[in-house]
Amino acid sequence: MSTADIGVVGLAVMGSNLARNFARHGFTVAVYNRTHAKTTELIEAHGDEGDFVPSEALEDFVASLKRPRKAMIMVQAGNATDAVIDQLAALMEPGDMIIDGGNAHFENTRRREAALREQGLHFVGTGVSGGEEGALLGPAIMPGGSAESYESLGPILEAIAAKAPDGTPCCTRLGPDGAGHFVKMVHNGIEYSDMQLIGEAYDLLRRGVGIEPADLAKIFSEWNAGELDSYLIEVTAEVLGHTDAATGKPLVDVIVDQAGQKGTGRWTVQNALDLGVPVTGIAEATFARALSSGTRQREGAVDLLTGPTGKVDFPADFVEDVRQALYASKIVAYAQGFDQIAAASAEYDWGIDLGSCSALWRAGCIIRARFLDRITEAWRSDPELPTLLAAPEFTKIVTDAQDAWRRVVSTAALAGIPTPGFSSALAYYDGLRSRRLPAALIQGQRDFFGAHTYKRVDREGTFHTDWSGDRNEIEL
Ligand SMILES: NC(=O)C1=CN([C@@H]2O[C@H](COP(=O)(O)OP(=O)(O)OC[C@H]3O[C@@H](n4cnc5c(N)ncnc54)[C@H](OP(=O)(O)O)[C@@H]3O)[C@@H](O)[C@H]2O)C=CC1
Ligand SMILES: O=C(CO)[C@H](O)[C@H](O)COP(=O)(O)O
Repeated sequence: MSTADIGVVGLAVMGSNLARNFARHGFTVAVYNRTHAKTTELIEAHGDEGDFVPSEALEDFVASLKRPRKAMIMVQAGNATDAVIDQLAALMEPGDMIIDGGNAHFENTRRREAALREQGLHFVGTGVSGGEEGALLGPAIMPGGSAESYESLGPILEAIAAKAPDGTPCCTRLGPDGAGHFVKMVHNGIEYSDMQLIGEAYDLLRRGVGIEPADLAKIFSEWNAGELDSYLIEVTAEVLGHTDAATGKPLVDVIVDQAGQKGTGRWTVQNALDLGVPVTGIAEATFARALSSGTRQREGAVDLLTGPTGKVDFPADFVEDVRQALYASKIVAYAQGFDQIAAASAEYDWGIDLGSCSALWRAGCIIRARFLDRITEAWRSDPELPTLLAAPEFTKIVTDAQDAWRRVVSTAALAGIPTPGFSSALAYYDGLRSRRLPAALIQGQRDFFGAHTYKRVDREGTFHTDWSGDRNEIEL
């Protein structure tokens, strides 16, 4: 009998916890995993949490779903996702929907949505953030797909989503086809940037000032009680305060310093290059992970490239300087991420509302932070802001922070401690506020070697100087 309100395919950490979350909210949940043992484990361990309908065969799983059928897949991105979609689509009927909650590339989501639409099926590409715990207790959910699919799917997703401080579910339909996965991708890009900035703050205070991890844990906890209040600062305090049981050392000292990445940060930067949006914080964070893992280059250079090793006279109250630099740089990272979402929304005609986007990041997701309330207000009071930094409140924060920010970046350079995140954020700020940029010279160079032409500041038109001839200017 078809009794299930929704089904979950893929019962690893994310899928099993999402299935439990649906069940705990009173939905009857069909569950299926390629390796059946995982389905059995879920039911044995948590079957009493709600109404589950386990199936060993995908045909039975599909048959157990109420029409229109809703099957959420939580499997590895890429080929595995395509394989599961093909299997499900072959068993479904027009009007049914497949929801991909994995970290898919938005271009794949666009392709899959178009193909399934031809078959009369709805395909909803959905970002899900919050990790293992969020999936169980309330993730932030970023669905794309048709408005029609959201009519019946939306209430189910909103029921299991995290709730913002004002009670609003952290789940909003963001736009058609790839809009949801795009927003999740940029969310992860901001996550990379935020983590890099926190890492730089740690490095300056540990290697530079010499504060031990246990004391740094207290500093990050104090920061978490103020305007920097966020999940990633909270997690940082937890990690820094943790002692390795085997050695008695701070855990951070026994973890290999090579950062991994599964690809969403790289996707964000690749797309930003295509759209021509400067997401310098995300790019620097992604490259910093790559540098950390570039063992051949690091090993080959570490004893050859000399310079300061972190010890200089640090300014008085440097901890507060670092806090302010972190806050200002973090605001720049979010501003750049929103620019990228706005550019993609225009490019793909998605109509993404930046206020809704920031509102749904307020709880459940990895980049949740207290200041997202103010970002949401900023976009809602003026959706046409040219940049988040132009919102009066954020203009004030970054301009007020700049003395501390400049002390941090210059001190870091003198101390030989790399701060690509802080430095690039400050350079972006200075770039935006410069009335004249050296781009004028670049245009002159381009015209010199490639007759690429330039515009003039004093009159309309397109111009070329005859560099190889009489050097007279020609209007084209
Ligand atoms: N882990 C996290 O914190 C987060 C993960 N995500 C995304 O959610 C998705 C699920 O993540 P996670 O729970 O970590 O699981 P994994 O990414 O580790 O994927 C494992 C699941 O995929 C299934 N699978 C793999 N290949 C196939 C295939 N060819 N056919 C059918 N099933 C297949 C596995 O089945 P089997 O047991 O048979 O091998 C298993 O259920 C991923 O896209 C991930 O990027 C999103 C947010 C956070
Ligand atoms: O999606 C997530 C959170 O929102 C994951 O935590 C993300 O996949 C982690 O990315 P990476 O492994 O590249 O650091």
